[in-house]
Amino acid sequence: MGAGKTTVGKLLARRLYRDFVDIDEEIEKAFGLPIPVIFKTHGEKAFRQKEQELIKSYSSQPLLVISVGGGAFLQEENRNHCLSNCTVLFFDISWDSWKERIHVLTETRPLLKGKSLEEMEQLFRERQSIYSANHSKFQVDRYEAIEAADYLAESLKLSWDIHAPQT
Ligand SMILES: Nc1ncnc2c1ncn2[C@@H]1O[C@H](COP(=O)(O)OP(=O)(O)O)[C@@H](O)[C@H]1O
Ligand SMILES: O=C(O)C1=C[C@@H](OP(=O)(O)O)[C@@H](O)[C@H](O)C1
Ligand SMILES: [Mg+2]
Repeated sequence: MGAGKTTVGKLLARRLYRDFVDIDEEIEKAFGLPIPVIFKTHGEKAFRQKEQELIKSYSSQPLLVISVGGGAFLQEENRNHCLSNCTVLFFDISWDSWKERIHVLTETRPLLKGKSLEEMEQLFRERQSIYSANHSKFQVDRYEAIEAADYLAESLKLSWDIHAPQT
């Protein structure tokens, strides 16, 4: 949550000439409501159901860059869909860097609302093991968003060249 998936994902898609899909944005469109209101009026369960439905649908479509919310991988089914159909990049951010971003996240991330710093750190740390389900880890701390997109685009292109099927 707040590691930069939406911001960098959008820039990365442009560099790769692909369409970008933000699952949170699609959930908001489906409900016609912003995420904090969805959590409040429909509940997290309804949010997670829609999230799963949309991930299942988009992860099986080729040539997209998709950003999934930070809680999506808590559901095994989402992990499996993404890992078997997509290249999964984990945006790894340190607690120290993440702490600096909290003030821009609390209004729009209902799971942070009303939590103390200690509770946020606990949530941050207990989620780390879930994110080991990935194809590639990207340490975001050192990069501005534009640099991150440049770096990822180059890395992906390079790996495609290396792994390109022989014709
Ligand atoms: N590489 C970066 N360096 C500094 N700030 C960033 C970077 N990437 C994103 N941000 C900022 O961090 C906040 C969360 O970014 P966002 O893309 O919404 O993250 P996510 O989709 O992972 O929750 C936004 O305010 C965004 O402008
Ligand atoms: O981590 C989470 O449980 C969530 C992360 C958010 O997405 P970002 O990771 O894009 O902030 C959004 O899906 C929702 O607020 C729940
Ligand atoms: Mg996002």
